[in-house]
Amino acid sequence: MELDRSPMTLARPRSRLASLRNAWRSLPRSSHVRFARLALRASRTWFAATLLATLLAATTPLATPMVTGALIGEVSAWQASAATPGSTALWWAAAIGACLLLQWLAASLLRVAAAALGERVDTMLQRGLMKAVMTSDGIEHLEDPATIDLISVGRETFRSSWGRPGQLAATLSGMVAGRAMMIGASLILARFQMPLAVALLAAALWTAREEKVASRQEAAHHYGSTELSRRMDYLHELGSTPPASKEVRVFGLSGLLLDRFTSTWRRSMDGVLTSLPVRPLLATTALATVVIGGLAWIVSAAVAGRLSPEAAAVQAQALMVCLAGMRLSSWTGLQTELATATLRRYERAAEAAAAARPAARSDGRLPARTGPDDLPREAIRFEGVSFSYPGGGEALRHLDLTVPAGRSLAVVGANGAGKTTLIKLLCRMYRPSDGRILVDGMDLASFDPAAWRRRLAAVFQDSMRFPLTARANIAFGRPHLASDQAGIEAAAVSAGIADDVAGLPHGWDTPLSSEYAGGSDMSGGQWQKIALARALFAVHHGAGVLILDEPAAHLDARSEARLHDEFLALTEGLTTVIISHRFSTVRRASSIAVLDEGRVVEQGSHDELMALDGAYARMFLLQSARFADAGAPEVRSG
Ligand SMILES: Nc1ncnc2c1ncn2[C@@H]1O[C@H](COP(=O)(O)OP(=O)(O)OP(=O)(O)O)[C@@H](O)[C@H]1O
Repeated sequence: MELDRSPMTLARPRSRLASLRNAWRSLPRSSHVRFARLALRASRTWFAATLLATLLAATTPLATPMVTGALIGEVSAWQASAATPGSTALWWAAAIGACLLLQWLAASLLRVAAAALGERVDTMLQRGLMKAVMTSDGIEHLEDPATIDLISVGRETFRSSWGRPGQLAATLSGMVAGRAMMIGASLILARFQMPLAVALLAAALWTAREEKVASRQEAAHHYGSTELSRRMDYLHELGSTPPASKEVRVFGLSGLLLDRFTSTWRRSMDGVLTSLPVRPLLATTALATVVIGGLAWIVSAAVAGRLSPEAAAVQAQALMVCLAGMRLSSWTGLQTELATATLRRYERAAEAAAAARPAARSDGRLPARTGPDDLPREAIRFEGVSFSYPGGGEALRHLDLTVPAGRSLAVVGANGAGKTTLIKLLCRMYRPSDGRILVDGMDLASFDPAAWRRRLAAVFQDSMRFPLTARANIAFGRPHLASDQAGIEAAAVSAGIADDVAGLPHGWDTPLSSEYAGGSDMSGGQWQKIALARALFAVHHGAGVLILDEPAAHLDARSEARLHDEFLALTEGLTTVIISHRFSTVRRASSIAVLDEGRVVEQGSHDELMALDGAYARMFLLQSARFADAGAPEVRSG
């Protein structure tokens, strides 16, 4: 008979399987089940090893009462018959030894396997959080205090030695093994004494439950005070780190900081040990009563001859195993609750971090039509762009601005006029709340952010000071081309930092941080040149849009003059947006836009704006008068 191998018949069972799998996946999950799924994803091998070790840890202690009972039964039989003990006695004694050895092996295997599994889970989660934070579309949500809070809690989770989600591997397996021991021991007891077994199991489960409730409350207190402990950490850091300690000393803030630290500590301690744990105490008393009562009954029954020594030994040991199981599961209670709570917080943090990830990566227009490598070819246009920060007022208001391709545009304006905001929108860190930014007529919002950012090179006001080598700090402009030493050096020469790097103790390999062995920190101006070199390295490798936000803010007079002189050469052919309060640099740009309260109020070349005699001319003349007073001839109109 021909087998029907049509795709339909093969697909049907598969789709049924898939729908079953989907139904299973859509079931609501307790955090323990969610953890088990995470652990399975992190490492199948260690998950299986932990499962096996848990099974062994739960069952091996249950064998001991049975074997001990059998040995005592044998011994009693020899005593009764006055016979010489045979080899069976040795076998039972060896079996007891084997049980103990197995228990020890199971506990060791469980410890190793759970630790390895936990490490893998924590690594996977940390990577997940980092990825969610770094690959989200913009940074808007990262400036939202609630999200910042969640993410920092998510990150701190992995620093604490208590309550890391990965510790659930050890604590849950301990709990499962402990509960299984309690139930198994009660079942053994039930063979001899049903009422005692029921009372023991009920008291043990009640105690375990009360301990769980108490642990949960303790974990809740811990997290209730997390905000306070972070504040304490911050205050402690303020008092002990070099940047802050300068101002702390100069302004005499130490008393204030100490007072705040103490009052925060007191608040964090509120509620600790204020309530007596009555219910756990009652439950433990009930359990102790059952165990002591049970043992007393076993002993008296054995003495009265109503119970054989063998049965007495099995029952007494079963009671002990039940207690050991109880101790094992309650010992892990607080850690389990803490780790479960951190896992929940982690999940919320990861969700918040990923919140800005676009639903669809891109509509494909940027790569499909032109390739990201040559945009813009015409212009970047801000059309009626408005933007407000979360919880803030309008930073940009119906702003219209054109940045011609291959030319430079300087943006000037008073503090808070919206200059940096404009750049952040251009880098797609945020999306306009109204209006559009068009690149050669295409909406920037429709571009793949990563592809667009590959076109950009930027020096931000608060540029990053990576505590890595000088080479890495510049190569980060195009990290995948870090082996291009010639390009790195050319960028350093253009940015005027090459000589400083050559003078470092280990040249290009010197870590730019005095906190590392052989490292050396740099001055504010040197760091700014490093940031410029990083951007120029990106330009060297194809970035066509150069963004400079106050690139001369920390430069000395000579370095600033050099930047002015070389500005045209540096930006030649690039679409450049430069923000500066230094008009000597600004005037060299092809076009200048004056921003006031989030709008462009003037735009034109330096000469056009001077002729207009408006806001730009007033600012320029004010600054040149100051420089003229100081005898600096280069900043003069015309
Ligand atoms: N992250 C933020 N959250 C809330 N408001 C912000 C944020 N950043 C800037 N603002 C506000 O947006 C407005 C524009 O700020 P922006 O940094 O763009 O000004 P700027 O022109 O670059 O100023 P400066 O010359 O001082 O650098 C200001 O009123 C500022 O207070």
